[in-house]
Amino acid sequence: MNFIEKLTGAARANDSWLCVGLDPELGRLPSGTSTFEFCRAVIEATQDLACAFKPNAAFFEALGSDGWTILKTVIDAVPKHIPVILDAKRGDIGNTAVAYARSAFEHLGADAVTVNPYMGYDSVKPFTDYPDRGVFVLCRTSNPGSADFQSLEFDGKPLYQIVADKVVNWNTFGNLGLVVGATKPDELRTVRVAHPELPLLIPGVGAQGGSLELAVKNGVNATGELAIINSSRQIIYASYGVDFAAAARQAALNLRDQINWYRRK
Ligand SMILES: O=C(O)c1cc(=O)[nH]c(=O)n1[C@@H]1O[C@H](COP(=O)(O)O)[C@@H](O)[C@H]1O
Repeated sequence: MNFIEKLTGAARANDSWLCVGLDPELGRLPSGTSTFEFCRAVIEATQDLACAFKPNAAFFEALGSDGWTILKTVIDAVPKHIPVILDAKRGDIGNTAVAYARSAFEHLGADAVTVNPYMGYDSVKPFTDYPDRGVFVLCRTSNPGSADFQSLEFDGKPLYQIVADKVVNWNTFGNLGLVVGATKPDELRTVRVAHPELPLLIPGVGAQGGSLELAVKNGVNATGELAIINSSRQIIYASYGVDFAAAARQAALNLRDQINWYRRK
């Protein structure tokens, strides 16, 4: 089973296009709860409500020498039928990219990874060479500074659209997707219209203020699918108390149902 089949299978089984982001910040965890316990509890509480989990490597690397081991145990705690998108935003010269891909897919066992296209095709290809894994290329990111480069125009076309077009050319195994922030709903619509077949990873709702309604309506394909709506802090920090897992479940349930409401409207 390849990544798209696994993603679609989980989304249909859970009737959900919600991706639960795992961004554990030490200072925000309930006292006495370890990073692994925190993530495992969130995974257990939301696994029937998510189409994917997205651990962001930064928060595990920041733990120091144990961080990578903890990241692997968190990935292992995700039920096997739900895909894990490792958010690592990789991008480097060929042999380094080969090592990054091996780390993400063979060591950590992630089903997909986020990559930065700035260094071009040879920096992305080592990831796409794993035909059963997914690769999400940054296209139009959610942060305020994304306009610095991504909206610069070349022959009348903004860079983010050129990236999206390139990704189609690079998509030999059909395992590529794009990252487009929910804070950029117009660009999201443009990308979806131009590329109806690609999965889109859409972060930026909740803490970053992107409109959920526009993220869903502008992000879904013709069948109301392939828009992976990520939310991290809104779910995992719904409560700072001992009830954090139950609160995360409630937040995920609300989001999942709202996403479905807009998908079907
Ligand atoms: O690649 C990403 O996932 C990503 C791309 C982007 O444009 N914006 C963005 O916020 N992200 C990630 O998505 C998550 C968003 O977290 P929340 O804002 O807490 O929902 C973080 O892990 C970000 O690193």
